[in-house]
Amino acid sequence: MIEAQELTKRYGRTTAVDRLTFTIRPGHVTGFLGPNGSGKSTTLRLVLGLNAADSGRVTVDGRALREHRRGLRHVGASLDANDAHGGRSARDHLAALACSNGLSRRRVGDVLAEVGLESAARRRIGGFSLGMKQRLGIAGALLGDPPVLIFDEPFNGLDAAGIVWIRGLFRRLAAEGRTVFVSSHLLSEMAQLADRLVVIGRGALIADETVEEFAARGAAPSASLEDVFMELTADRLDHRAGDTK
Ligand SMILES: Nc1ncnc2c1ncn2[C@@H]1O[C@H](COP(=O)(O)OP(=O)(O)OP(=O)(O)O)[C@@H](O)[C@H]1O
Repeated sequence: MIEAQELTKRYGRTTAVDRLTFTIRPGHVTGFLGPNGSGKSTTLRLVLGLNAADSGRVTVDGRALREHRRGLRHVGASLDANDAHGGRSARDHLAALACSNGLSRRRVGDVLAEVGLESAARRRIGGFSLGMKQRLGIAGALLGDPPVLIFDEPFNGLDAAGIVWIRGLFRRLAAEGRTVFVSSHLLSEMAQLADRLVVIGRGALIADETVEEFAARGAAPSASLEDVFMELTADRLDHRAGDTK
């Protein structure tokens, strides 16, 4: 379970995350939606302890992440498909990750098979397509077999078969009782994948509810998830995207 309470992060005069309170439950896939620049990536970095909050608190299973000793055994994440060293092979990258986190190297073969990269295991990551890098990022997140999983825009670069695969994988991970928190701007994907949604605009909470509850907010009975999203975020479309990251 991930719980954020009044979480706030500022960059200069920009409030990237604004008193954000939400709960991400185990056994569900929770989609994290918001317009460009609304603070999704910043929030995920706060959850993972990669950035410090200015105020508020976020806990994973009751503790701040830095207080967890089990590291990748407790929380696995893939935030940026391009952050693996391009000169390494997929196998070496995962072996290094396993080694630096005190995990068995035997897991490397398991997760490569899980994400369908066995045949590319010895190839340099620099030559991978974006979809292959996404699969590698997911493999890294699964390495410690953790109960909590966090993915930032994992659908980017995946082809149709990859999207079907990832949907099945995330659903299975949730069915195993894990907490699965997935940011995306692909609303149609979320409609098919997620049980619950956390929606933000300009860093502030708009919704934390089931997909059905969110869909029912539409002004017209036949409103699609996209229609509801546009209605609710219309006055929170962010024009901060040009700010320096
Ligand atoms: N390191 C940083 N320094 C300064 N401003 C930042 C930094 N990181 C993020 N921001 C700003 O904080 C706001 C939220 O950015 P963030 O990347 O979290 O949004 P996002 O919802 O993930 O966006 P997108 O969907 O476009 O990836 C933006 O205005 C962004 O410019």
